[in-house]
Amino acid sequence: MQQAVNIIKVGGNIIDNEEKLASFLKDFSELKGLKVLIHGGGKVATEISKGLGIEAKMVDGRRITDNETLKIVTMVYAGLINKNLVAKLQALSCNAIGLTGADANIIPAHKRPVKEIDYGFVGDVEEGKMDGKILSTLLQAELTPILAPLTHDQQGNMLNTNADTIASTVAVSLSKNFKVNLIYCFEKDGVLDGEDKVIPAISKTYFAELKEQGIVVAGMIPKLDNAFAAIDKGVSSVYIMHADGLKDLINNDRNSGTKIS
Ligand SMILES: Nc1ncnc2c1ncn2[C@@H]1O[C@H](COP(=O)(O)OP(=O)(O)O)[C@@H](O)[C@H]1O
Ligand SMILES: CC(=O)N[C@@H](CCC(=O)OP(=O)(O)O)C(=O)O
Repeated sequence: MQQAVNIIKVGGNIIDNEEKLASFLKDFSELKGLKVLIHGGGKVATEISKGLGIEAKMVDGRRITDNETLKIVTMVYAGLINKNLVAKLQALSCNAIGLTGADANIIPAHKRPVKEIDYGFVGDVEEGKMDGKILSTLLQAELTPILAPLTHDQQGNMLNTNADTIASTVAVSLSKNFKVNLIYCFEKDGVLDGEDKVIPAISKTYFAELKEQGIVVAGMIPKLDNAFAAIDKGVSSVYIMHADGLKDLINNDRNSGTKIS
């Protein structure tokens, strides 16, 4: 039987809230078995940019990343957030190691080509090029990788890369050798319907309807695109749920969020 790995993504609204983050990290640290944490931090980057007099520009959920913004996101994601998560997890006896997608070339990527929009230093992952060997080695050494949403362009530049996409890419690459569960944790109870009720399971057809009706919007669209891509490419299960539901899902197989079907 294949060994299981839980790939958990945590979004910026949890990271930005001290109490919610502490509770999430406690639950994450207590999860048994192999695990990887991918973090976002878009909200923190936006606040810090604002403090420095740079207004964040988002198009289709992606940050336009000019020279100055690249410096900020590199400092915030690879430095401030990643290293604080590592320190907090170490305090909880979880042997965390913090990395970006550029370290050991874990996540091959390229700069997003300029079409109608120039996103600047934004990375798109190279489809099917991530082999997962480095992460497998770290996992076998009983380390817990903590990945920041950054990649590189093979020419000396860091690239800002959507954290949901990184989570899906990591999950797909590890699914060749492990049974992978991918769990997107955020501040809402799951994917919500028109009456703000959690949708327990969502299909591609239902997703298309909700998008058309304007019920699934903004950041939830790329999140669901990434979730369906993971299922299509061999990931065993994908959930989108409140960070508080993580422990119950993994320990008791109880889903309080949305399962991708
Ligand atoms: N139908 C929906 N159900 C739940 N959240 C939704 C829905 N449509 C849009 N959203 C928005 O999507 C956001 C989650 O996507 P994103 O901003 O990428 O979050 P994160 O990266 O923090 O997980 C939620 O904060 C919510 O505002
Ligand atoms: C290119 C791009 O948009 N990158 C994202 C990376 C952070 C992220 O994805 O954070 P959340 O998961 O908290 O949204 C950004 O800078 O906002």
